[in-house]
Parts: sequence; structure tokens; C-alpha cells
Amino acid sequence: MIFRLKKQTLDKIKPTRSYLSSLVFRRDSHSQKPDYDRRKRGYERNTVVERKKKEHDGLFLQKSKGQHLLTNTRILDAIVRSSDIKPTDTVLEIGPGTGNLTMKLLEAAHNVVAVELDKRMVEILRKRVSDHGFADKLTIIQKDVLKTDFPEFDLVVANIPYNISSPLIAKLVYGSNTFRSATLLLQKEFSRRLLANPGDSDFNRLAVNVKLVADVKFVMDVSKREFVPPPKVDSSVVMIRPKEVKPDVNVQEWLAFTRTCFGKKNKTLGSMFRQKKKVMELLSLSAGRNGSKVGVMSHFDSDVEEDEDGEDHLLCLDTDASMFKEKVIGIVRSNGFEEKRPSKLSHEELLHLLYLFNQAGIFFHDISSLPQMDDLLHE
Ligand SMILES: C[S@@+](CC[C@H](N)C(=O)[O-])C[C@H]1O[C@@H](n2cnc3c(N)ncnc32)[C@H](O)[C@@H]1O
Repeated sequence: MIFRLKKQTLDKIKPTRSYLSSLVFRRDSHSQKPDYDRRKRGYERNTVVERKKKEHDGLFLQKSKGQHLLTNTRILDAIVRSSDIKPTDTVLEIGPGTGNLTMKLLEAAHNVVAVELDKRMVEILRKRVSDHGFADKLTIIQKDVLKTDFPEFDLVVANIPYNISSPLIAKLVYGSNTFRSATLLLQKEFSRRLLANPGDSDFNRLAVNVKLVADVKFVMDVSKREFVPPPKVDSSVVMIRPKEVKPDVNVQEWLAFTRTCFGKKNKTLGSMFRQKKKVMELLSLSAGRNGSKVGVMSHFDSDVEEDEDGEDHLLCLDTDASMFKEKVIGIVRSNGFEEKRPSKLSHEELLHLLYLFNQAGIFFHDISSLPQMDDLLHE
């Protein structure tokens, strides 16, 4: 068993075998083996060094909560400058941690609403803010940001935990709050995906969904060395600005449609909509919408064969299903989409294709399931 140590104690530790085994790794005196294995000692000494790296002012930082604190003042200032905060603004900060960014935001904004999951962080933040005389300007909500209804705010500025990037951005851009912009520190790779445009090789479902309703601008890259503890990957700051005029489309229908279109990388729309599984799924969803019952799924489970492209073909078709498949393919073909790849299409083209499907009574979203706003990325 390894005991947790205070920072002061850790600072005193010299990584020598005798000191570590006497102080750090002492179990109870009875169970301690006199000839403790050398390799095991080395491993445990490394563990202490690793633990020490994850400690910040005596606070153990948890990777599972994405606790990588941004410590470089120059970068914190640059983020605040690029966020375009007005002195009258209410800023929403997600994951304030110990308050490195919060302090800067409090100087620039009228007030800050900070949503933080970790009680220990909340205590440190509260004390730090009140020591600097800013307590009146800060509201802390100690909750999981994904399960919190936001109060009104003008801007979001945050160094967020990377593991919730996709659902959090979905909550912001497809949620009910109106705001000017969200300046977010994200994993570099994720921000590149978010910034991709139609025609780019990496244009993807995340970008197509976010950019339907918002503009995304690159602000700057931030090296992993600027964080304590350093994460494994570099980061980037991006600014997301909700569009003033958003397309008139059912969001759930759009999200389900893009899940289909971007589900298989590099497939043409023709081959996508020829897949047996997809045709049957659409038939079932659309029949449900149009008020008729279909029980055709089971007819086909045993009547499918795969060609050399890995595509499923229906061999023995029920008349309804066969006609439905022709209808689906007909829409894709007659509008010139058959040979196109979704990553090459503009929003206008994708919206037009969805419109054509819906007009023909073909739907993508299962109205009996719960709304899935957090699903921007998953295929
Ligand atoms: C990357 S750290 C940023 C800390 C601070 N803003 C900074 O820049 O130094 C992310 C913070 O988000 C908090 N956090 C993680 N998951 C959260 C969630 N679901 N809701 C709210 N806060 C969360 C963590 O506890 C941590 O303090």
C-alpha cells in the first residue's frame, strides 16, 4: 500500500532506497519484508516521482477529470485578449480548477459563472478569489457541466477537460443559450478536426455538425509543456461563434442524417445508401413516421450476401422493401449524389439531400428515442 504524502514531505524526499522504504512505502512493520526486491523498489520510487509531478501546491491532480492546469501567465493573458471580453459581459468558465484563468477573467469581465465538478478545486478557487477581493463577481456552480442548466451568459472562455469536448460543444452550439462566442482550449488534434472544411481530407461529422450552426476560428497553439502536469498531447485555442441565422432544419434529423453519411469513411453516398442494414433501418424509421407498421426486418436477416466491396445486397426482397430501396437510390442518383463522398459536399448540398429524403417520406431520426444532442462526433 502506498500512503499519500503532503507536498512538504515529498519535497524532502531524496529518492534513496532507505529513505523511501522507511518513509513512503512502509506498510505495517510486521508485513515489511527485510529483503525487499530491488526492482520493486525502483518501480515504487518512480511512482513517487510520477505522483510528485501530478501534485500542484499539495493538490493531487486527477487525470480522469482532465486536471491539467495552465500555468503560463503570458498564454492566459493571450486567451483573455483573444476572447474579446467587454466590461459588461458575464463570462461562463467551464472547469476553473484552481482559478488561473478565472482570476484573469474576473479582471476583464463584469462577472464570471464558473462550473466545476471537483469540490477541492471549488474550495481553493473560492479562497483565492475572495483573497483578491473578487468574491462578489464570481458565482460557482459545483456540478458536472454536462448535467447543468446554464444561467444567462455572454461568452464562454475555458480550458476544458478534453474528455468532454464533443458533448460540451454540442451542448453549447445546439443548446438554448444565446451567446456571442466560446473561446476554448482543446486538444490540438480535436481542434484540427473542428476546423476542417468541406473538401479537406479530414472533413468529418464533428466539423459538419458544428459548422452548420457556428463559425470556428483558429486562435493559437499551446504546447503541452505549459500545463501542470503536462498532458500527452499539445493543445490549441479556437473560437466558436454561433451563426446569427441558422438553417431551418430539424436538429435531431440532421444529426441522424450526418451519422449515416459520415458513418463509413470514404464511401460514396451511392454505396452508403445501398447497404442492406441502412435501407432496412430507414424503412423502419420512415414507416414509423408515416404511421404504418412494417415488420420486414426479420425477412431479410437470412437473405443477404456480401459482394467483393463488402456491400450487402438484398436477394429476396419483400415488395415494400424493394420499392423502398429503389426510392432511396433513386433520390441519391437522380440528384447527382451517387458518386459523391459526403466529405466533399457543402452544407447546402447536404441540407438539400436531407430535404429531398424528407420530402419523399424518408426519415433518419428515431422519434421514439430520446434526443441526442451530445452526439456530434460519434459515428
Ligand atoms: C483542464 S482543467 C482546467 C483548469 C483551469 N481552468 C486551468 O486552466 O488551469 C479542467 C477542469 O475541469 C474540471 N472538470 C472535469 N470534468 C468536469 C465536468 N464534467 N464538469 C465540470 N468541471 C469538470 C476539472 O476538475 C478541472 O478543474
